[in-house]
Amino acid sequence: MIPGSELILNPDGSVYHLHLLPGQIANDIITVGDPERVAEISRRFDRVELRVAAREFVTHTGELDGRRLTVISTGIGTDNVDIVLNELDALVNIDLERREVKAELTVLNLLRLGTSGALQPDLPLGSILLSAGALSADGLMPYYGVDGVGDDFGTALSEFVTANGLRLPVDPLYFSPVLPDFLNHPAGKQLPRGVTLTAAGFYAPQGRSLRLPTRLHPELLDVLRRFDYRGLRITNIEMETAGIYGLANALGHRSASLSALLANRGAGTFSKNPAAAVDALIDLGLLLLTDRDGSTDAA
Ligand SMILES: O=P(O)(O)O[C@H]1O[C@H](CO)[C@@H](O)[C@H]1O
Ligand SMILES: O=c1cc[nH]c(=O)[nH]1
Repeated sequence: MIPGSELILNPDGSVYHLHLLPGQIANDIITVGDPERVAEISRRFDRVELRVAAREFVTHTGELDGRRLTVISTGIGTDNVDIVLNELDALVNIDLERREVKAELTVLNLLRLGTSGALQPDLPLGSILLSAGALSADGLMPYYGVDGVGDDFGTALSEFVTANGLRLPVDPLYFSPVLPDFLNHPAGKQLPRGVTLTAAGFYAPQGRSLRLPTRLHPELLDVLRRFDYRGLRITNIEMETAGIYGLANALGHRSASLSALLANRGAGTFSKNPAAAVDALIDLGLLLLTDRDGSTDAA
């Protein structure tokens, strides 16, 4: 039995932070950072059956083209992802009344639709990228005592950075997701793929400096840009994907992260029309989730 201090329920029986009850989420779940993006997505649903808002966690559940979907905001950062993934999992895989893990576990399909900064100059502003893997520079996953999948990538990166006379601020863990089947849709297969670096913050942790200097070496982003391990490059930086991939893997869920690239860190540019880029990202995400007949089996 999971004690009351670990599995915390509100007086109405809902999970502590998300304020959701079992049955209120679909098995296909879109996660976004920005709470306002939730309504931007659900207004495209044919109907919305549930709207719940608690802190940065806004959840809408509804239906599009006969498919039940949930969209939920994580807010910014993997500290919030920790809460969202654990409480979503509890909603389907823990009997909240008996406080026991269910004998039969449910696998969720998690699709992050986020924004990100490109590291590679050949990735145009406004384009969309699928994270084939995520490098954690944020600090969440070491608390879980689960290994990164394909840690070779992290080791090879550390060696490359050291060979270039620099150090990484944290030991990188690498997570490669089990992708939901709907990524086999032709629109998913043709997406550029790369490794996403998940940072602990937006400014210094991503090498940005306004009034305060960053302690990331000025050449580090360039070294990361040049790293290539078995054809995989580090393509972009954001703040949630490694937490989602790491926890989804550990909990047995499937996950994919799509990013609209709003900044180009090499060129020092930012999208002139971020709203259009996010719109295109939402269009693609909803196509993948609903046009399952367009998917094929070959991964
Ligand atoms: O667009 P979202 O999903 O919020 O994602 C990105 O944008 C935020 C920073 O502006 C971070 O959360 C980052 O990961
Ligand atoms: O550069 C960027 C752009 C969006 N989100 C980030 O975290 N970084």
